[in-house]
Amino acid sequence: MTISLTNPQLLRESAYINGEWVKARSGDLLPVTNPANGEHLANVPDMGADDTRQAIQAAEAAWPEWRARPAKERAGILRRWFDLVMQNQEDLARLMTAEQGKPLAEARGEVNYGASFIEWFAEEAKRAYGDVIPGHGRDKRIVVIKQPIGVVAAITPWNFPVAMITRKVAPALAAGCPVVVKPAEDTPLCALALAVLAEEAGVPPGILNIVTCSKARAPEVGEELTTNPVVRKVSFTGSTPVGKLLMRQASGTVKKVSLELGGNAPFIIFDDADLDAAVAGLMASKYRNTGQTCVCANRIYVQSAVYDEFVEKLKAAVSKMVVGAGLEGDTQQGPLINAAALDKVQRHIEDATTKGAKVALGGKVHALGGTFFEPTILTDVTQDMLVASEETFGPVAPLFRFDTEEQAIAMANDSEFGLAAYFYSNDIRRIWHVAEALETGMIGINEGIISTEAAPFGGVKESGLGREGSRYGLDEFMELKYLCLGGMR
Ligand SMILES: NC(=O)C1=CN([C@@H]2O[C@H](COP(=O)(O)OP(=O)(O)OC[C@H]3O[C@@H](n4cnc5c(N)ncnc54)[C@H](OP(=O)(O)O)[C@@H]3O)[C@@H](O)[C@H]2O)C=CC1
Ligand SMILES: O=C(O)CCCC(=O)O
Repeated sequence: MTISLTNPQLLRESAYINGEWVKARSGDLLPVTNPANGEHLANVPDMGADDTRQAIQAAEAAWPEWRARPAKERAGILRRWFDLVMQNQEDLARLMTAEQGKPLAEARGEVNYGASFIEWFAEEAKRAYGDVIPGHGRDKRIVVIKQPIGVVAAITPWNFPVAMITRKVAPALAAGCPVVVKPAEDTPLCALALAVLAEEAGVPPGILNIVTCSKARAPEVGEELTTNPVVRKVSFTGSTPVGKLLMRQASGTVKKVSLELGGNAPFIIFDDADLDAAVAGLMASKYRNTGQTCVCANRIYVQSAVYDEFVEKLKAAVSKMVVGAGLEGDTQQGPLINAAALDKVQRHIEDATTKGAKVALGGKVHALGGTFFEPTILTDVTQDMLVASEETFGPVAPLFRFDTEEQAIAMANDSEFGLAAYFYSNDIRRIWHVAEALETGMIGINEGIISTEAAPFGGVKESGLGREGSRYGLDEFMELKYLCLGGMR
């Protein structure tokens, strides 16, 4: 591998099961490449259902000892893991940029963001409080305790190779659960590096397992994770079709399921908004990670009176963006993850322009070639175009026009998705009305970046189930148990 790390121990070409660095039983390997230049970075095991079963068994065997530990002890281990992640921030960021493509500054930011979940849940581990409820009879007492749910399966995407793992694993470990992680085919190296640091922090064998596999084997690994009766909880971030499939599979053994799925976020600019602030917020929301986040603005609704002025301001800002390989100093936008992602972006632009949209900026593969794409602005976009109904997951800002507040709300809610929404306004009546009317789990109001470990992240409608981060995130990995005490007189 040509990427240099201060701590070369972080680069692993083995999976991690029961505290051991192992190959796939089949011996098969999965090559990992750099999306910026196609360079081969490493080979990791291409595991299957039998390897996954072994990881689940290891987790089950390790569970009783882990759950019996006082929360403070688990918290101490998580805190050490957090410290180690931050000490290795630069190496983890370099590894992430190499396998995922995002600019190094964004990768550093993600390591920091990912680590914040470990720190947060190290603190929350000690606060899994129960309840005492007034009894329903003179001699009755009601007590509610929280207990770890059991073995957790975490299936994570490539767009946030560190944060999507820590956002699931940290609360699971804090709650007292063991985890089997299946990272995305494109980004297994960050997952393995996190396991190196977890091991060093004192996470016992079997409590964190990483099963790497190719896209071809993901269905069999996923099936084992969602049908094995030992697994009690499935936590998934990724596309809506795969989320639905996993939910169906998990229903056979009635597992608890958390899903963070597709977004298609509306971003509304009202005529009373501060347009410069709205441009800055949109730039952050739209072009972060080359437009490849589930909370990226996907449909931009601009009130007619300010439409033309907003287009000009946005063009001025977007035309200054620097596209390039993530490891190069001033890069603000890296490549798309793979050829399928590029194809989707091109398909959306072609569909929109065929139906009457205009390309105000960009619109083509970047001069660097490969999966580099020009930051793009489309104008005169309408609700019948694909960009209105599907998540583009790329650097394309489609600008729709609206006249009234009610029209904006109706257009924004005209989607089966409901993850994030954003709007810019300086009218307090409008702020409350629109915030309450939008059908999403999260709303940025005069703000383009909403992600933080302190807030509950999650969606409504087909964007998913459950919440990650915040104090609510711990409950996803716990069961409530009601104790009814009789004869208490
Ligand atoms: N909500 C979000 O955060 C995300 C949304 N997406 C959306 O999904 C689109 C496609 O992206 P993609 O990466 O293909 O998303 P997927 O949903 O296919 O991938 C997410 C994770 O699920 C795994 N997976 C895929 N199929 C199965 C299966 N049958 N059983 C178990 N696990 C499975 C993937 O493994 P593998 O990588 O090996 O295929 C990966 O680890 C994007 O364009 C975007 O619109 C994508 C990523 C994140
Ligand atoms: O895109 C995703 O998969 C969600 C992560 C984005 C974030 O936490 O901001």
